[in-house]
Amino acid sequence: MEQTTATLKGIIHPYEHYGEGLTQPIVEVKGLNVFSKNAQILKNIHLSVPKNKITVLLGPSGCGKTTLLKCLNRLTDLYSDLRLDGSIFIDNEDILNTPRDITEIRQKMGLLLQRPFPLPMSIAGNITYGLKLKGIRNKKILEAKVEKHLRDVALWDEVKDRLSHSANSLSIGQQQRLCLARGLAVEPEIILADEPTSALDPISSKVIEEEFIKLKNDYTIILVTHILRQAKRLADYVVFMYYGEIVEHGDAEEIFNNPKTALLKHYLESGY
Ligand SMILES: Nc1ncnc2c1ncn2[C@@H]1O[C@H](COP(=O)(O)OP(=O)(O)OP(=O)(O)O)[C@@H](O)[C@H]1O
Repeated sequence: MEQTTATLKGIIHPYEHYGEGLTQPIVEVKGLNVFSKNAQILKNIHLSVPKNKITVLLGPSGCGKTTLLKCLNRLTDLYSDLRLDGSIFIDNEDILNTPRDITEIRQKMGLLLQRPFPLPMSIAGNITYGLKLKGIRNKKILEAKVEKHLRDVALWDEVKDRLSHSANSLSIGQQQRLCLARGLAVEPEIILADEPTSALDPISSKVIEEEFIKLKNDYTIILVTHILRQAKRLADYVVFMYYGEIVEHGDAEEIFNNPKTALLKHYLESGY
C-alpha cells in the first residue's frame, strides 16, 4: 500500500485544475500538518475548496477527515495534544496565524455534527440565541428570522404552532434540521458537516440531503460522509484521503467515474 501511495503521488498535484463549472476557492489549505504526541495525523495537506459547491471528504475510517474538518474552524485548539503547522486561508486570511479572535472567525462557519445538540431552550430560542449575541433585539426582526431559517430547513410547517416548546421535544431528525437552522441564522459562509445524517432515519436523511443541495446556492458546504451513495448524490468536488494524506481530489464526476489511483478504485469498490 505504501508503495502504491508513493507511486501515485507523482500524478497528484496540489491546486490541480478545477473541473468545469467549479468556482474560485473559498478555503485554501497549504502545507497543513497535524501532529499528536505519538503520530502525524495529517500530512502536507494542500487543498482548495470551491465556493458554493459541496465538497465531500471521503476515505476509510481513521484517515483524518474529521481532524481536517476540525482544523478548518480551529476546533483543534481544544485538544492540547495536537500541534498544527501550515496555513488555512479563508477569505484570504490565514486563520492559523491571525491575531483575530477565533470566535469571530468561527462565525463564518456553521458546524453540524453526527448527533444534533439543540440548546436547552425553546425551538425559537435556538434560532434567536446567536442573533441576540450579535446584538439583534427587535422582536419583529427576530420573529422573521425564526420563520425564514426554519423554512430554509423545511421545518417551519412542522413546528410553527409550537415555537415556544422545548427543542428536546423534537424528533432527532427535526433536531438536526433545527441545528442546521441555528447555524444558518448567524449567516455563515461555510457549513462544515461531519456525517450529519449518520444518526438519522432515511426520511430525515433525505430532507437534510435535499436542503444541502438547495443551500449550496448561498453557502459552501464541506461534508464528511461514510456513505458512498450519499457522496455520489451530493458531491461537486471530492477529496479522497488515506492515512492522513490526500491521495486524489477533483471534480466529483471524474473521481467517481475515472479514479486514477488503486487506493481510490479499491475504496469505491469496497467502501473501505
Ligand atoms: N486529539 C487526538 N489525539 C491523538 N490522536 C488523535 C486525536 N484526534 C484524532 N486522532 C487520531 O487521528 C486519526 C484520524 O482521526 P479522524 O477522527 O480525523 O479520522 P476520520 O477519518 O474522521 O475517521 P472516522 O471516519 O472513523 O470518523 C485517528 O487515528 C485518530 O485516532
